[in-house]
Amino acid sequence: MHILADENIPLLDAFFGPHATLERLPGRAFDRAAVSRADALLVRSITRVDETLLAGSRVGFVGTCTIGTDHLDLGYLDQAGIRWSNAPGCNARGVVDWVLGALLALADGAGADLARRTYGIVGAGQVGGRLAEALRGLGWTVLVCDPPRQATEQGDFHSLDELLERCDVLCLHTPLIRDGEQRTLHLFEATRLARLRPGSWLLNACRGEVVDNAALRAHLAGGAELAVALDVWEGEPGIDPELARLCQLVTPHIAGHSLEGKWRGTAQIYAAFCAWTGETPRLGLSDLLPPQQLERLVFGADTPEATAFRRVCRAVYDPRDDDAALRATLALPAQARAQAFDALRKGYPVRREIPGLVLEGTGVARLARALGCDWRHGDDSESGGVA
Ligand SMILES: NC(=O)c1ccc[n+]([C@@H]2O[C@H](COP(=O)([O-])OP(=O)(O)OC[C@H]3O[C@@H](n4cnc5c(N)ncnc54)[C@H](O)[C@@H]3O)[C@@H](O)[C@H]2O)c1
Ligand SMILES: O=C(O)[C@H](O)[C@H](O)COP(=O)(O)O
Repeated sequence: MHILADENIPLLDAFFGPHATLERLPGRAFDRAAVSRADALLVRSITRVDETLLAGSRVGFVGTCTIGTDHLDLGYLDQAGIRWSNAPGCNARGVVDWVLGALLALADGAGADLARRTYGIVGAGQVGGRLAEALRGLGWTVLVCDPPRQATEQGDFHSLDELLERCDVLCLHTPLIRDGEQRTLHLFEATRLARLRPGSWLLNACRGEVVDNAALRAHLAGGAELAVALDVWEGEPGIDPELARLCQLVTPHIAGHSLEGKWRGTAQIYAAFCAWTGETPRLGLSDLLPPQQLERLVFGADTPEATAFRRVCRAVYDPRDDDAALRATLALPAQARAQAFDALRKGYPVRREIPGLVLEGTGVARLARALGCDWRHGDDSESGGVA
C-alpha cells in the first residue's frame, strides 16, 4: 500500500506509518506522475482531485483532512468507484474561536457592545450550529438562515432577506456550492452587499467565493459603512491586496487551524482509511493530544461577563496576530505574496481551542457553558488571575 499525502498533514507517520509506505508532496504539486505511484491520496483543501488527476491511476481511496469538499469532484469519485472521505466537524471549533476573536477585534474598532448586536448566521451546520449555540448561550440575539435544514427540520429559521434586514453582524458558514437551487457562489454579490445595514459587520470564514470579492472591494472603496473580517479569499493563495487593505481583519485561511482541528482531521481520515482497507485502527486522537499549557482561568465573583468573555477568548487566541502577519505581506509582488500566504498556513503556530480551558468562579458558569468550557465554583477570594 502506497500513500501520497500532502506534506502539511500532521501525524502521518504515527497514524499511517504502520499501514503503508508514505510519500509527501506540497498540496499544489500533486500531478498524474506522482498519483500513478499511489493506492491512496491524503489531501487538504488546496489539491483539486478530479478525473484529470486520477484517470488511469489505481487510486482507490481519497481522504481530505478538511471539512470542505469543494476541491473534490465527488461525482467523478463516486462514478469511478473511488472511496472518499472528508473530516466533518474536525476544525469547526477552531472557526468558532476565530469568529469570537474577530468579533472582539471589530467591537474594539467600532466601540460596540457585542451583547447589543443582532447576529445572522448563514449556514448552520458544524461551524454555524456551534457558533449559534455559543452566541445564544451568552444571551445574544441570533437569527439563523439555512434553507436546506429548514426544508427538513422544525426549527427557528429565517430567510436571507430577513437577516439582511434585521442583523448587524453576518457570519457566513455555508459550503461552496457552484450551481443549483442552493448555490452559494457569490451569494453575497453587489446587490446583497448594498442591502447590508449601515454600520454592519460581515465575517467570512467559509469559502472565499461565497462573497464576490471584486464587488466587495468596490463596495468598500465606495465608502460603505461596513466592517469586514475575511479568512477566506477568491483566488487563494493570490489574494487581492486592495480588498485586504479595506478590511478590518484579514487572515490567511487559518480560522480552523487549531492544533486539535488539524489533528482531528488526520484522525478522522485515518479511521475512514482503515474502514476502507478493513484494518482495525491502532490509534485515536486521545492517544496523542498533548495537555494544554493553559488549563484554568480564575475569576472573581464581581468580574463582568463581558470582561471574562474577552479574557477567555484572548487567552487562547487573538486573530489580530494573524492579521498583522498577513498584512505584512500585502506590499510584496504578486507571486511572492501568494507564496507568503501559503507559508503562513504551513508554518502556523500551535493554537489550542477554548473548550480546553476550565473557568473557575461563581460569576462565570453561564460563560463556561456557552463557550464549551468546564466550570468550577472555585474560591471567590481569588480575583481574575491566570493559573
Ligand atoms: N476557514 C476555515 O479554516 C474553515 C474551516 C472549516 C470549515 N470551513 C468551511 O466552512 C463551511 C462550513 O463548514 P461546516 O462544517 O459548518 O459545513 P456543514 O456542511 O456542516 O454545514 C453547512 C451548512 O450550510 C447549509 N447551507 C447549504 N447551502 C446553504 C445556503 N444556500 N444558504 C444557507 N445555508 C446553506 C447546510 O444546510 C449546512 O447546514 C465549509 O465551506 C467549510 O469548508 C472553513
Ligand atoms: O474546510 C476546511 O476544513 C478548512 O477550510 C480547512 O482548514 C482548509 O485549510 P487546509 O486544511 O487546506 O489548510
